[in-house]
Amino acid sequence: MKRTLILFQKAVRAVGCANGQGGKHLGCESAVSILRNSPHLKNVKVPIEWSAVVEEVATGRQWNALQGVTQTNRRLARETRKVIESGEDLVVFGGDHSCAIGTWSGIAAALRPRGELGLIWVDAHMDAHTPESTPSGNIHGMPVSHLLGFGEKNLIQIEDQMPKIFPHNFCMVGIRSYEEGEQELLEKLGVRIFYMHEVERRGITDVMQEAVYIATRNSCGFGMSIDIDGFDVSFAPAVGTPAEGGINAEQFMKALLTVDLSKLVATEIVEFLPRFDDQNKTSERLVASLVESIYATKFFQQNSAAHIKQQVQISDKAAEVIESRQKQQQTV
Ligand SMILES: NC(=[NH2+])NCCC[C@H](N)C(=O)O
Repeated sequence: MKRTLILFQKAVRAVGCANGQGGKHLGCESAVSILRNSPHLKNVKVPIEWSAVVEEVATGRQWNALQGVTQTNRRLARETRKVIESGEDLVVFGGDHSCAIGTWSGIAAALRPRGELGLIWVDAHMDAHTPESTPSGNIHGMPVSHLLGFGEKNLIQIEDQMPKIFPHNFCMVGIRSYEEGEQELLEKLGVRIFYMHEVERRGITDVMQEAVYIATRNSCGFGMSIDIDGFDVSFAPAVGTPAEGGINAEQFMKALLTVDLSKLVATEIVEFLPRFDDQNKTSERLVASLVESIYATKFFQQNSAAHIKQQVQISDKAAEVIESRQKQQQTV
């Protein structure tokens, strides 16, 4: 009972980004308002406090979206930076995946004085095209390259001039749909990619444990950018670019129970396209379950660690008493 009460004391800050111009289909821009009113999200066992919603600046589609995407991401970065600088837990709800540029630029800038940022990218796609290699011109297929420092100048210099992510702190999980140009860039940089066939072979638990190791071994904190199309379409039908044979979402959430989330600074959940959801609201429910399982796990781990510490302190005191008694006996 006590434990559950403690779980409820801590809130996660939510920042929304109502963007959709970077996507293949319009519609992700309405995810934030759906989620803000979602009974499923309201019912999660970890309190969520919305701190800001960034509205998108729309200047056109495909490459014409660039100016708007840049402004939207600048605004978003300011918001995510503030939350991380105040030391709070952050969840960002997109939007199409181009919002990752703003989310992680703000977070990387906030952490910079303490160290590097690690990132686990859960997705069906690599999203690592540059303006030169993109087949579609859709900016949601380009955030990774920009976070690594390659691409459009204005998109790689948000908040500061540094690359936001270094390849040694970065890995991708669930990948099964990509084009040559992006794969070439990532492989040249030595990014660890857990393709879907590796997830199937080893199991998601094993893979997530290695992923967290990569994202934490040289960083002061890590994040997860979760594109819900990384999961199998049976768990997330409401996406604009589905790819068959994805991660089992239930197994993913179970896997989280076995990894150390103490260095998790933020989670981003993107590409939810509400008008494609089914009658059961399967995708909306998934978003809520993800937030709940990630932060219930993190807070539970934190509380257990604090509890163990307390017990150790108590037994330290007990040890002192024993020691002083022994001394008394020696002097007698
Ligand atoms: N965030 C996403 N859903 N990205 C899908 C990208 C699909 C394709 N690789 C493209 O660049 O157009």
